[in-house]
Amino acid sequence: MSNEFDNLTLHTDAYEINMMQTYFQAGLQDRRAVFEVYFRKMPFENGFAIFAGLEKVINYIKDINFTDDDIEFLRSQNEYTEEFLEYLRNFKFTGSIRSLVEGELVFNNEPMLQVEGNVCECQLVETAILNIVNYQTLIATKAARIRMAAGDDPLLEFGSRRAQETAAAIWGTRAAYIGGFNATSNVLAGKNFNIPISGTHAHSLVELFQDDYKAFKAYAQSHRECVFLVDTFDTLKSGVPNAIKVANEMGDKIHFAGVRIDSGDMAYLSKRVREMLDDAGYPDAKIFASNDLDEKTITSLKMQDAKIDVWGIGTKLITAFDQPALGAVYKMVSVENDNGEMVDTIKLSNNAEKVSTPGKKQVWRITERKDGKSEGDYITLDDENPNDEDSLYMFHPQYTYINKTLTDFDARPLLKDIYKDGALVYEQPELADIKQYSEDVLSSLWPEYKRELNPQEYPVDLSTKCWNNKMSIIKDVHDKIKNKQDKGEL
Ligand SMILES: Nc1ncnc2c1ncn2[C@@H]1O[C@H](COP(=O)(O)OP(=O)(O)OP(=O)(O)O)[C@@H](O)[C@H]1O
Ligand SMILES: O=P(O)(O)OC[C@H]1O[C@H](OP(=O)(O)OP(=O)(O)O)[C@H](O)[C@@H]1O
Ligand SMILES: O=C(O)c1cccnc1
Repeated sequence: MSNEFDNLTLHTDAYEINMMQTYFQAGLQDRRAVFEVYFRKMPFENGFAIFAGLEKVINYIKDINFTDDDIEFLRSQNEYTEEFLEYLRNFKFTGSIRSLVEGELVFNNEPMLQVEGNVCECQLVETAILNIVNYQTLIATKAARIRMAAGDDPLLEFGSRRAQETAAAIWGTRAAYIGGFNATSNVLAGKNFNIPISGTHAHSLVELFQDDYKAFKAYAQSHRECVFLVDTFDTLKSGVPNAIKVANEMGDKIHFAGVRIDSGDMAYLSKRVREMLDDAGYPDAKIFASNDLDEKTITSLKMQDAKIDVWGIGTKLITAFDQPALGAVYKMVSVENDNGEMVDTIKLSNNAEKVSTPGKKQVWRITERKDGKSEGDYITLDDENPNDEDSLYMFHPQYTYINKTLTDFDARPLLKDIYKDGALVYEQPELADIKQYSEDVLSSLWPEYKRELNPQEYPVDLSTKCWNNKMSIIKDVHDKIKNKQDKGEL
């Protein structure tokens, strides 16, 4: 894709550039820092989320570059000094990024992406990274929920007309594919990402011919693969009989793949349509359904024994209708001090949920060797390796009396090197492999975490060292404030 907004360097909040200027003026622009991305609440109250967005993040980072136009625009704000603008002119991303791979399972309160570099570059990329990862992870997760409701039925992504603008349609489609969809109606997404494309026809075809028989016949004369939209003048009395009539007349000249129902009571209609197709000798013709569907309506329709084979899903998927934003945040966890040492940092809040976990970390997926199922995620400081331990003590970071000790386990590090010192060191897998990976990791999750309603909370624990580090930093901060208060400085 190429358009005037291709380069996303200025796709950042002004406050990031404002802070960069402050760091620059204070001579701190080369200070090292580590930031981590995580969300606090599971989207859709789901038991898991599916990470997506890395491909676009990689492209974005690669292209970071302030053009002459960009510099001119910033200059026109009368906010930035000439020295700082000159610094931006030569600016490149020189830092390191570690990230989950796309399709990976991710849970609340664990780092999904980590940026290490000088404070300026770390600060600049916050907005775009959150924008990309929040949206794509949300849609991949919504798609996975719909996939679970649909079982093995084909799922078609129909959302482009309702997506929040074009980039969301295209990248949302890719995320939906990772999360379990089989094809898309969006031709550009098909071309860009090699996603199978699929399409039936709209009511306008019937309106043009003013007659469903004539419309279906004309379509059949111009296409081999035929799915007729049968909720026309009357689904059971006109649409389906005319679809069958055309299929009979065309015989082997077409592949009568099925019919699509786009309104009415889909349970009742699909059962009657199934009988009509079977009676006419088309047991293999599929029934497609579309119209504001999502995981809830699919589950309900399945409970009603609806005879729907293929689901077309648009609005509620691509807009993440029931939760339109994922709240991943980007927090500094470590920074270089005046002595050139890295010190862990914390964001404190009166709201316990908002207190960050200090230190550069790694996330490990812990599986029991006997069944290969995930026992939980274990967050360590970067210099720890749970595989060096004979037994692993896992405890709930808030309710520490909830704990278990594992002896026969495997620990898999989830944050992979993507950029190292400005160089891309990660080769993105093919999209089909990402999709397959997502399906595989999901099958290693106990069903208790996968149910749509009130899933069990998946354990995301801190190592003892990481937990102690957090507690001692919280204590230090409190002690410092108390000291100042005692001295009357506050
Ligand atoms: N048997 C059913 N059980 C549960 N939900 C259903 C059933 N049949 C249809 N639905 C869903 O109910 C909602 C309303 O369907 P309806 O056909 O009345 O839609 P509509 O929006 O009024 O129609 P149109 O799109 O033609 O304006 C849709 O989301 C549809 O998918
Ligand atoms: O319902 P969604 O999940 O978003 O799926 C996409 C919808 O787009 C088309 O409808 P169209 O734009 O023609 O509108 P209409 O069906 O509401 O008339 C199609 O017939 C689906 O109903
Ligand atoms: O191909 C279809 O049937 C389709 C595509 C987009 C939106 N609604 C339906």
